[in-house]
Amino acid sequence: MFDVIRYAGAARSIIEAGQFLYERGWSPATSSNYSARIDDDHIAITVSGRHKGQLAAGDVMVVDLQGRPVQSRARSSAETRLHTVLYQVFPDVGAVLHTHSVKATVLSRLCAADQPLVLEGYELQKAFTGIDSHETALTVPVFDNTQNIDSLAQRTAAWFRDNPDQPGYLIRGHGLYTWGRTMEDCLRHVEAFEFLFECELETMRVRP
Ligand SMILES: CSC[C@@H](O)[C@@H](O)C(=O)COP(=O)(O)O
Ligand SMILES: [Zn+2]
Repeated sequence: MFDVIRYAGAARSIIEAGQFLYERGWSPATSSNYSARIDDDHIAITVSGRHKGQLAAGDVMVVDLQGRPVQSRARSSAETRLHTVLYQVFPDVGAVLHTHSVKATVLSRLCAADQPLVLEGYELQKAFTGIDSHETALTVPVFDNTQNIDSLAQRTAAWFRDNPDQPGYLIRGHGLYTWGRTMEDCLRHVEAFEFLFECELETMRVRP
């Protein structure tokens, strides 16, 4: 079982994240899903199909790290396994956010097949936990979109087991996944990615 007080804190962080991300335009309509760790075996995660700018307590539920609902009859996010594999691969991860911004969506469609997006030379890269220089290259893999979430979850888990220092990934034509030790870290990572995606798109526009 899980601690109810810890669940309440996790749910509150998810609801507040939804308000911020919706207001920034990075989680339109019912897109996106968010989670926060409760303990070694449980996470709080958004219920599938809910409007992320208007989340309330009933829109967040608990699943175990196999993605099975715990004390809930609701259906968790269709992309639950994309969250749970990250908590399994990274025991120190406390929050995972998936967003659907215009910039992440467009940039992911412009990336060549089988080529990661490499972010290098930007001072703002230091907003990511553990990065202390603009000279450190960030490699953001771009996975092809699919409705087979289990297979995508396995592919992302394998990639990040081999590349544990990279802070996120794109799904082509779909959106961004990123994570952090805390929800605050994770929100900062979303914001940093959005800035860097805009820089990349602007660079392509002026220097095609
Ligand atoms: C509104 S379409 C987006 C969904 O297909 C999905 O990608 C998504 O991000 C939200 O799914 P959900 O099941 O609500 O977590
Ligand atoms: Zn999505």
